[in-house]
Amino acid sequence: MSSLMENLSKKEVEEEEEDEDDEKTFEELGLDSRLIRALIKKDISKPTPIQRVAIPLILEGKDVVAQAKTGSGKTYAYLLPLLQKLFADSSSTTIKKTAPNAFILVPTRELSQQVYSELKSLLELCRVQLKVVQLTSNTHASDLRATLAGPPDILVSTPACISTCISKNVLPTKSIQDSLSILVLDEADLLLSYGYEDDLKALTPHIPRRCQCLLMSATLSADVEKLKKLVLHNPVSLTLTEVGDKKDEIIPSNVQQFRVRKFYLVV
Ligand SMILES: Nc1ncnc2c1ncn2[C@@H]1O[C@H](COP(=O)(O)OP(=O)(O)OP(=O)(O)O)[C@@H](O)[C@H]1O
Repeated sequence: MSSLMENLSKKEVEEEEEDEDDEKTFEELGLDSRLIRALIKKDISKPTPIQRVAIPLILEGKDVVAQAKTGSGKTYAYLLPLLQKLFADSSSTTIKKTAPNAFILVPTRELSQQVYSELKSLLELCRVQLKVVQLTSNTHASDLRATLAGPPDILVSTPACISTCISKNVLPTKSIQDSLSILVLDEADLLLSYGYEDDLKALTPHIPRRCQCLLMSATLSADVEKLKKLVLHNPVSLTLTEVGDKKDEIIPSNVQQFRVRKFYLVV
């Protein structure tokens, strides 16, 4: 055995270790068995590279910035651990909450609908009752109070709808401070260019310090950096870049790189 190891160069050993990491299953990432069964029903059996890295970090409670191209599976990378945390909270907490525990902020009504449908479908497959509400610019101002009564566990919304709720005191800031435990900014690269900066600034002073913040983006831009500074606390930043991409050349020399199959992961 030792001679075999001696014959392998350090690089080969590292690649073998990395290949083992590539084979990690959802179970090995620490995912709840109800979520794993739900994924199987959706024909999903193996995590994508961004999911392999982001899910354990989010379950650990870290603030995470994840940048990976469109279609790489970023939605499940945050939805699965978010649901797992809320499953645990809903079975352990006895304190009556006064506002949603999680906000998922997205730039468009279409994305809001997609995320909402995905959440409803996962919850149905898991047979867990968490209340999910979607707010869009179509939600009439007079309906906001009724929609948020309860209150829901998860709110999917554009930043504009949240800031309207704050200004109309439908979402009292004290309630946000008491209840909010996870905040997600999805498609973060579009949030500022779609004109939501003031809406986000209306929310950020009320995000409690203990709230875990996750930022998902297809690209890294000056806007994403700005949002990162505005909302996150000392986050872990993950960047998935395909080997051979020109982007490899701009990876700063002071960041650690891990090869994940045909991707570089920069932490
Ligand atoms: N582990 C997986 N195995 C197979 N398919 C997956 C897996 N995770 C997600 N998918 C599917 O891959 C597709 C793209 O995923 P998703 O929409 O999350 O990508 P994304 O990175 O969020 O893209 P965007 O930047 O557009 O938001 C979806 O249809 C999703 O159901």
